[in-house]
Amino acid sequence: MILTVTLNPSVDRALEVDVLVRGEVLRAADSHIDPGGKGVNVSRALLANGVRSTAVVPTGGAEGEQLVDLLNAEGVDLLSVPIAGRTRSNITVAEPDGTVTKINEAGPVLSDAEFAQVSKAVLDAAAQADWVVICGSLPPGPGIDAFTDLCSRLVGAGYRLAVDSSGPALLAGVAAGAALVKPNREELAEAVGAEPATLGDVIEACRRLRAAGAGAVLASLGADGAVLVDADGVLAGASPVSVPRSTVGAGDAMLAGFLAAGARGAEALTEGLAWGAAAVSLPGSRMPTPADLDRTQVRVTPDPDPSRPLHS
Ligand SMILES: Nc1ncnc2c1ncn2[C@@H]1O[C@H](COP(=O)(O)OP(=O)(O)O)[C@@H](O)[C@H]1O
Ligand SMILES: O=P(O)(O)OC[C@H]1O[C@](O)(COP(=O)(O)O)[C@@H](O)[C@@H]1O
Repeated sequence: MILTVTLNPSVDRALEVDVLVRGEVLRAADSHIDPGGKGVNVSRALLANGVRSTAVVPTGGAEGEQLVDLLNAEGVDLLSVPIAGRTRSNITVAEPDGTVTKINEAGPVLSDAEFAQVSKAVLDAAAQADWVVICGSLPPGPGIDAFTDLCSRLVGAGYRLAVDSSGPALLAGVAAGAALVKPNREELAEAVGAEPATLGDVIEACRRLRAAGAGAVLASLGADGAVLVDADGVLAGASPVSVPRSTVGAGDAMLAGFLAAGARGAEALTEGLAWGAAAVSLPGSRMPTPADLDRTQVRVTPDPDPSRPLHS
């Protein structure tokens, strides 16, 4: 079982428009409502592919009830911790050329007592989990010290921890010794203070995160694919998508595929890239099912050319 933790989940509303024009009344050609938040998406993707998972989510207010209803309707196994605040709604505007504009709310404040309840739910359930996967932004309220403490307790208890977050939360996961971190290109750049221009820059940045404590670094690079740096060495790969529809949740699907396939080596990276590419071809933050996956398009190579420039 893979335990996902989304400290700041959401109800995601995606609107498809021909062109996004500021200051105009736009008519949406299509719209979708999906349960949202990065760990929630990892659980949805795992479920859609027959991998057991439980999602821990703090929920509150009408949107919190809606989120629980949406997740129950999909059949996601939930550990919902009630909070006083209102679960956020995040908006995505998708254009036909694949351009995605997102507006994410800050989310409800999580009090110290509520964060302690979420932490307890995570630590209690972790004993049954192959991985504990903490994903997404931190809500207002718990400081970075509380988050660091949760990561350290999980690692200290011997659980395999994966962290997919940004800024201080990503660095906290690294410093706590997470077995895996999954930054995207921007998160990696922020973590090392340098914008990568080539595959070699990405590999170097991943090595720095490993030196700072992370066991493995899976850097997702949008259309440029992904790089895996772990104790076994370096792998890079990509999977072309002819008609990108929505990149929302692509990183979450990628991480889910990688974990589902054992989180190690070319096979896991191939699976992650296949799930990520499939998510990009689907509307909103819809997660791929086995029928959506095409592993034949994925190319993974060991020791890639470090001078290769990044495009996306
Ligand atoms: N335009 C694209 N074309 C092909 N694959 C993509 C594209 N955008 C994303 N992906 C796939 O989804 C994965 C995650 O995307 P990325 O944007 O890096 O992550 P995040 O969603 O976390 O920001 C990538 O590693 C890649 O496999
Ligand atoms: O916690 P954050 O960083 O605000 O992100 C939350 C958003 O991320 C998502 O999980 C999508 O993730 P990505 O598009 O970054 O892969 C949405 O479902 C959600 O609205």
